[in-house]
Amino acid sequence: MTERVKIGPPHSWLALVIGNSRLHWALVEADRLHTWNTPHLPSDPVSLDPLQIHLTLNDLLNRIEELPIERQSDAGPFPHPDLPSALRSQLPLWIASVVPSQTAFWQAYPQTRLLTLRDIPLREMYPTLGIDRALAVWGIADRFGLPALAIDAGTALTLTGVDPLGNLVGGAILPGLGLQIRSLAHHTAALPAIQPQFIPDLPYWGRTTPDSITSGILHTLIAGLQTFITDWLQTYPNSTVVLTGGDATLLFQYLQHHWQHRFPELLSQVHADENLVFWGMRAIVQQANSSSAEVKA
Ligand SMILES: Nc1ncnc2c1ncn2[C@@H]1O[C@H](COP(=O)(O)OP(=O)(O)OP(=O)(O)O)[C@@H](O)[C@H]1O
Ligand SMILES: CC(C)(CO)[C@@H](O)C(=O)NCCC(=O)O
Ligand SMILES: [K+]
Repeated sequence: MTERVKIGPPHSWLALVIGNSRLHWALVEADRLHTWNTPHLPSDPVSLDPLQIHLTLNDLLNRIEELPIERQSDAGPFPHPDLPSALRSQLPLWIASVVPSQTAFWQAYPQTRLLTLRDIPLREMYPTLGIDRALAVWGIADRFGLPALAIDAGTALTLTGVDPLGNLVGGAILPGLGLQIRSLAHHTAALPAIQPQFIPDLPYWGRTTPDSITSGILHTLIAGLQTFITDWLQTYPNSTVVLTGGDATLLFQYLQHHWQHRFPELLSQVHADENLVFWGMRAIVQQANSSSAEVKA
């Protein structure tokens, strides 16, 4: 077997965000991110106690090579074939997980570090706050400063707000776009699981079943986001607001279309960035690396 070329300068590392639908990966090299997604690991082997099954690094790598990889459109020429070589080159793997059953497996890799709420320098967090929410809002803090409102349109749609002093103000959790669609399809006889798509001037009053579902879910989401963002900006007028997560691009398209004439000022304060959680992780990992370098010096 030929040895693959090692990738990345010495300060590269891997980020793994374990969400409720899938795994989000990034190879972090200074200011560059290469991102991709993979499905969750199958549940049975993962639920075994890793101490009992003593997973070696090679087992881990073989498993990764078997996983189907779904590339993000902007992922560049990498990184699917390079993930195993990245791990073989002993890159640190930093994990943030909101799915405990998917976490243990990766901790068998000796270079794994698991981020917890204690690593996030926000104040007034409550103990069950999702680490993905804390990291997303910290990603805004790092890139744009505070105050900040993160809107993560993933499996769940979350809003998470932090004040100018770094105190968590609070937020909201609701079923995400895909979950809303699937719950209608699963719990009714007649409703199909629609593919959400951008429909310019989406009518309120649908005249087909798919149009009615699209209207109901999207118009309600858009109106809800307007209410939440407006309320946030009344208290924190200078806040940056950033949409992230699997449905961020589609939702942002709808917000732009619906708000560009009606609420241009509101719209001007809202951004979209698929990598918010990774930016938050990068800020924390850089901080951790520089303080461990200080300790060594
Ligand atoms: N290729 C894809 N596979 C799965 N979901 C996708 C895909 N492309 C877009 N989505 C959308 O992304 C949403 C899931 O978002 P994301 O992938 O951020 O979830 P997650 O990682 O499980 O998030 P969470 O942090 O909420 O657990 C779904 O509602 C779906 O509509
Ligand atoms: C809300 C989700 C599922 C979003 O991924 C995650 O952040 C989570 O499990 N949060 C825990 C509950 C909370 O944040 O209050
Ligand atoms: K649950």
